[in-house]
Amino acid sequence: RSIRQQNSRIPIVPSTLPWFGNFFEFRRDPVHFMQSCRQKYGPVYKILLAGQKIIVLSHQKGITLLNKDSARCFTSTPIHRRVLTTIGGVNANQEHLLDVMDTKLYPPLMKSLSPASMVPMADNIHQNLQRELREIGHITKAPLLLRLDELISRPLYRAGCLTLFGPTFPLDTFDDFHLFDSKFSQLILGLPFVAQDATLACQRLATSFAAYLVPLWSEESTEGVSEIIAASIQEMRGLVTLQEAARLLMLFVVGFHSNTSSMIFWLLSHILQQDLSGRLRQELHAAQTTEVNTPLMSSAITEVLRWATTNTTVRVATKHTSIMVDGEPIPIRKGESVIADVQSLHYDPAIYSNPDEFMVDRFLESDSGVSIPKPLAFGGGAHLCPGRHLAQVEIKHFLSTLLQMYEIKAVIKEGTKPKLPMVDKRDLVGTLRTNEAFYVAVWPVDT
Ligand code: HEM
Repeated sequence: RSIRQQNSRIPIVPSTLPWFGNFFEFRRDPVHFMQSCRQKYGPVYKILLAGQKIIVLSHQKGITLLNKDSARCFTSTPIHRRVLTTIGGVNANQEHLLDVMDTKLYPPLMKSLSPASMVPMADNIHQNLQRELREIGHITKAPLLLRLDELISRPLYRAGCLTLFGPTFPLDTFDDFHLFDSKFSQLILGLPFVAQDATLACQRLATSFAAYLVPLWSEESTEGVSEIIAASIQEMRGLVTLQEAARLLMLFVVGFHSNTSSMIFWLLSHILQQDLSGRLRQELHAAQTTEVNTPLMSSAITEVLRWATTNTTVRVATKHTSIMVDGEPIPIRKGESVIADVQSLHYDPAIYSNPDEFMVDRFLESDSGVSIPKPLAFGGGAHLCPGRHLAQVEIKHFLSTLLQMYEIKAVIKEGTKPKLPMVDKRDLVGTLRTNEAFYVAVWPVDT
């Protein structure tokens, strides 16, 4: 039978609206929508989103095969092109820039962000985090009231950028970065009027990043700049203009900071809501180092990677192909898009009991030796996140440094229990987000 006939057997989620299709249900609450579709139609089905039929793949092995793509039948270029335009603000020379990213920047990044290179970097991050976190309260005895996102995002940005880009990096770019970062979903959906302030912030960021690059571009000095960034700049010189390099750098900072800070936000929210800081602090105290002997903290980090990951992997078939799902080839036609629905897997009760709950012990090694599948938070195959080790080092060091320096409690009305901030269900990008302010009281541990 022809691929067209076979392909037509994939169930299509019904919709009453021509062209828009399932767009509004999807946009209202993508997680719930995809979970209920998975229950009704199985691990592979099609949805119609604003004129485009998309295959949703919600099957662990199927997603691994899509990521692996051993026959090279899929591309993420159209998605990256969209990111370059809508988030990076790059409209010209896109094919060349994408080629530079794929062939010159990502492969060395993969190598240089290896677990071995994390040891010196972790030390550096730790010191920079300690300094930045010391700044937040000037260590007064009275508890300081802060929004949790403010407690995390600025110190993390400054410490991370200092570690990677060195002391000449314009740290005062944080506010623009934060604005730009908070409007990702609107930018990626191409809603420029809603996100005009973010577009302007993005332009200012590009100007600041270009100014930072000027001396490095002419090789005046790379002192204090991490090897990874110095090597990336060397790769780009001669291949792209300084302005283009500044835009690519900006996108790299998005990849580097955005998901990591949101993951820390949710991790701390759960810790505060469930009053877990005492247990984690005890473990840290006994271990005396963050790197080893902190299984509870590692389990908590893996659990937040399960709980807060949203779907980011989208591929387009470059030729007719198929993916095996439960022993059956699922035919995919050239030009069709496939979304890897890892989020529904992360919330599948058959894989993770009580999936809505954040269970800090979930990934602790059990006596029975039965291991639970690790979350698929970092993608896989050729596009496996090169920053996955660094992200986990940053999360661990942020949490341990904060807990060692400060007591922290959720600010709540007397007689009530801390509530988890409400997830903004419409936010699609990378990690769950919220619009709710979550206030915390922070004071130094010794007082
Ligand atoms: C918890 C934090 C993070 C999460 C959840 C995350 C998740 C992901 C995922 C799922 C992908 C694959 C997207 C796809 O399949 O198309 C990816 C790609 C990428 N990530 Fe991360 N990431 C994180 C942190 C980082 C950090 C710290 C860096 C930089 C040091 C980074 C840099 C990148 C880059 C450059 C890519 C593109 C790779 C490619 O397309 O070949 N990420 N990330």
